[in-house]
Amino acid sequence: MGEELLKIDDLSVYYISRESTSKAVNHVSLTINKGETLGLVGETGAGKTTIALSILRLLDSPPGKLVGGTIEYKGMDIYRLKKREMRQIRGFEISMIFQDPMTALNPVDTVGEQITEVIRLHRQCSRMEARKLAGDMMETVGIPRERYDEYPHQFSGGMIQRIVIAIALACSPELLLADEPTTALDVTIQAQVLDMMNDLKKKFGTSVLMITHDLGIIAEMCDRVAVIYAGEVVELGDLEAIFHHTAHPYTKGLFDSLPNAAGDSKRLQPIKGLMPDPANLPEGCKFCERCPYATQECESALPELREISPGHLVRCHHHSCFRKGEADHV
Ligand SMILES: Nc1ncnc2c1ncn2[C@@H]1O[C@H](COP(=O)(O)OP(=O)(O)OP(=O)(O)O)[C@@H](O)[C@H]1O
Ligand code: NI
Repeated sequence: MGEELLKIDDLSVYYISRESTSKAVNHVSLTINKGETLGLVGETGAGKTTIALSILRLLDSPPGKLVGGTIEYKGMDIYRLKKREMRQIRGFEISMIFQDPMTALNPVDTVGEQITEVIRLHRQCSRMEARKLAGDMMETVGIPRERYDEYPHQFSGGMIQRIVIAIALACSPELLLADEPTTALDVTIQAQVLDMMNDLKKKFGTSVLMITHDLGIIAEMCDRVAVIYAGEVVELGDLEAIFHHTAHPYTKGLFDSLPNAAGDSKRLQPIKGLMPDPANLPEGCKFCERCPYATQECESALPELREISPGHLVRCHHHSCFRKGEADHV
């Protein structure tokens, strides 16, 4: 186990309006170690982005509200920091990449100038040096430095996302929150961007929180994975545990809904039903209604998140039921 960089403990976040209370994140505990990539996987509305925004204190508030738990970065309680200290952390220690790269850049400034500005904010160096570094960085991500004076709209989405990722990593943050960074890109570009992220991550030793609904991306990028369902962690473990010793029916459902390597699409079984409305969560197991293994107990009692082998945690009354047939999705 490496050194702990971020520690989320018992985090609960609600979106509160006059009409309803949406329980977006419920009692989530997670840690990210130095140099580690933790994946957050789950379907739309599971609470992944809310967790990332909470880390940066960027929740839309109101209606968003942290109603319980703590987030510690390097042992400091993020929610007890002064505004000024928080700005320092946001700019220099933790950065975030959003799904739509275009929103990260200013449309009326050249791409080169924007990279230069960021470099100058983070390093003591002259304008000339910063310009040169910006050109170097563009080349690192496969964009000729001759394009320094072009504007964002002159680049493709894939190029822009590469630039945004390069900027984010070149500030050498300790922690990068990557929220579906390649979803907006087509498949081949996606692979290029992920490769680049892996290279840069290794080079700078950056820890990453990788948010995605794509288990393929998880397999390629992550050391450990947290599977999120209706705002709860339902399974947590390293890649080996999650992929080869799958213990939660929802995780299994995610695998079954993927085309397998052999392209045998007959096995494709999307999980039936919908995630419960976070404004109206069931009392017991949140996955109960969609779960083929559910019993009376699941309806009435919320299972605890239990460690079933070192570092492998699962929230299910019946986790042992289908582990006999494990790894059949590989
Ligand atoms: N600003 C907001 N106001 C009210 N409800 C919100 C707000 N932002 C998110 N929610 C609700 O909180 C829940 C969790 O949303 P969140 O965006 O964190 O999920 P997600 O896992 O990131 O989903 P996606 O994969 O679609 O990005 C959802 O029910 C969503 O509708
Ligand atoms: Ni999201």
